[in-house]
Amino acid sequence: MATQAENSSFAPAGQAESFSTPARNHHHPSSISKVRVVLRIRPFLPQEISSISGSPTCCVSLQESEPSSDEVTVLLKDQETSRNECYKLDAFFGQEDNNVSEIFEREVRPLIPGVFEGYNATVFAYGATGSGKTYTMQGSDQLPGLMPLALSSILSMCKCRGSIVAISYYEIYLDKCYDLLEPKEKEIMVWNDKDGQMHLKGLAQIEVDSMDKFHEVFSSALQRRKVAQTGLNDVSSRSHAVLVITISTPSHDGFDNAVTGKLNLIDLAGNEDNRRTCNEGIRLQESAKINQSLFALSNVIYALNNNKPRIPYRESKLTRILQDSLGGTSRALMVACLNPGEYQESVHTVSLAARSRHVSNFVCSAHKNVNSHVKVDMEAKLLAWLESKGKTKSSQRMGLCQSPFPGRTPSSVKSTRKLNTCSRSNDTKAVRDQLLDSRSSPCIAGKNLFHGGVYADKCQEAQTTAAAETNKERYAVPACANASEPKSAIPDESLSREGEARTNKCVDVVTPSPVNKEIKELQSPQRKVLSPIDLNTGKSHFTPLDPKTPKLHSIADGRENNFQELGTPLDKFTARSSSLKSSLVQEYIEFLNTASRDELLELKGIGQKIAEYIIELRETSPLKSLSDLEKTGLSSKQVHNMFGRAARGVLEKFIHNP
Ligand SMILES: Nc1ncnc2c1ncn2[C@@H]1O[C@H](COP(=O)(O)OP(=O)(O)OP(=O)(O)O)[C@@H](O)[C@H]1O
Repeated sequence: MATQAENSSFAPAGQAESFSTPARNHHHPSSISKVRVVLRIRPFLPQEISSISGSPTCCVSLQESEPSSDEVTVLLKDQETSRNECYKLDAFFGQEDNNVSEIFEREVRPLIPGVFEGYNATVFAYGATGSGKTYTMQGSDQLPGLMPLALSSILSMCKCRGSIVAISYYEIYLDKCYDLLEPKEKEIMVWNDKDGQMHLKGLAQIEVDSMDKFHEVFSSALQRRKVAQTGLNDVSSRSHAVLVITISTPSHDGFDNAVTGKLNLIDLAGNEDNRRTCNEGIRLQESAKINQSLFALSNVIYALNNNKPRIPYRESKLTRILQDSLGGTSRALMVACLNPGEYQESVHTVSLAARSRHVSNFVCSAHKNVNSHVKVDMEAKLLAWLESKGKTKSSQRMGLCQSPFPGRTPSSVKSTRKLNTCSRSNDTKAVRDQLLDSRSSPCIAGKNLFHGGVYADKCQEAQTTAAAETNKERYAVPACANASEPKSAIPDESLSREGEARTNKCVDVVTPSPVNKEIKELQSPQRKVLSPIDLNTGKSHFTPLDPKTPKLHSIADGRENNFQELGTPLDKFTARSSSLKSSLVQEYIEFLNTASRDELLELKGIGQKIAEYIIELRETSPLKSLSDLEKTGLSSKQVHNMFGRAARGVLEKFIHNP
């Protein structure tokens, strides 16, 4: 067994010390550094079929596109809520039995000749836990995955070219690199030389000349990879595993001047929604690192595909190591893997994949322009809501909102946008007028969230509707949850986007004095029981599924519609507090979407790095919910903590400046 530093037979003179291939001066036949992003849907597993009555429906489908188009449009549809989203990607591989070999033929095989010519290439399987990444890369005994298929193809090409092939196999666990072929106690150090080439000090390389040899070496290395049972996958990978196939092809004077190229085949660890796992302790740490490094990878691909002057390779160990194999003259392919039964998870994977490819997602539903951006979707929802509900009051509220967050007030941005929205139709002219009126009307401005009569009622009505729509998903107890535990959970904001959009406009009015009163109450000893937000953790204690949750009546019912009917003062307070939380969440998101870098930094809980992440993220896809922040690699808990800190800062301000 040779190591990278010692072995020169695979890395000829001039490249002997370099595991990587030096950048070439000449141009690759197609020297565009774009990363292709393709989608692979795994079939339903037998247990998934038997656990569902009737045959399960796949949440992803391919939309018809122009025959000449070099991209595909996929539709993700949630069967239960009929929410849907469309994304554009480079190719789609459906649930067919052996879509892996098709991916190999169409996407991976074409990369191989370039590696023989000295260009690097990288293929990675990306997706949520249990979506079939390992299956795609390794395959099964009957159906080989991309790793054995690639090696087999390379070995057969070696025969006529006289090339030598060596493999290395390492994992990146908790942002540290470990050799899987020749385990060492210490991590493998990464360094780059003066020419910018990456080196993995001491990483083993083993020459392979047959598939038998490969299986022998590889199968024992596989056993060493860190896996764990997570509640979502029995054998869940906790690290990114990288198989490097290095090809050295002799030149006319033999191996002294051999041409070396390498193919990285990467089985990424799965991104995880920690609300669905039993993760805690080390599992939670792993998960946070995994999510962070996946976001860093997505940032690198995004920057490459958009010809950004700075490629953020240094944001994670993985991207740092891959620096010589992503971008420049290298070619890369991302295979985004999906579990056909998981809508929310699929949206997360595909949106990040599409973001990497830099194709903004767009919403296609009957009443919207297919090419419109998500923002338009939000406006359309607001407009529809305005039209269907009492225009006057709710629109007055919209015009009055005041952001509790510092710096430029996002609400002012929002108000302008909403005015434009309203002015689109004659039907909504009245709304616009009232909006304008309301701005100069102090008595209307005096109505507030908690004592606002019809306004508060509207708000509650919208919230009740939204909660009813999303309850099912939001409060689903994870498979691993203890049945005896109370069914309170952190509300999944992403699942309540529509609810937030509707709710948002009627919870904006926050006038200082009555709110102060409520805030003081929030800080009372009962707070832990009552408040929908735990001010320390940002987590919600609000439990709408609880039969004791106050029932709210709509104004349309003609019944008295305020908090008087809600039962005990405790019930009333709980219901009112939930409005405050919605309001703060919405304002927070608006703020994150519109604030400058410096303004972001003013907010408690946001540092330089997170501010940069947020700015990069919102460039392609404005944040719609708190859970969108998880795309930056933050865990759900970190996001809620971050929001909690900002909210606490705002509340403290109210308290100290009544
Ligand atoms: N094409 C397929 N045909 C049959 N079974 C499949 C297929 N793809 C995936 N599976 C099965 O789905 C399950 C999950 O797949 P796999 O372990 O590859 O997911 P993963 O994305 O690597 O998960 P993790 O990130 O947790 O490691 C496994 O039992 C695997 O055998």
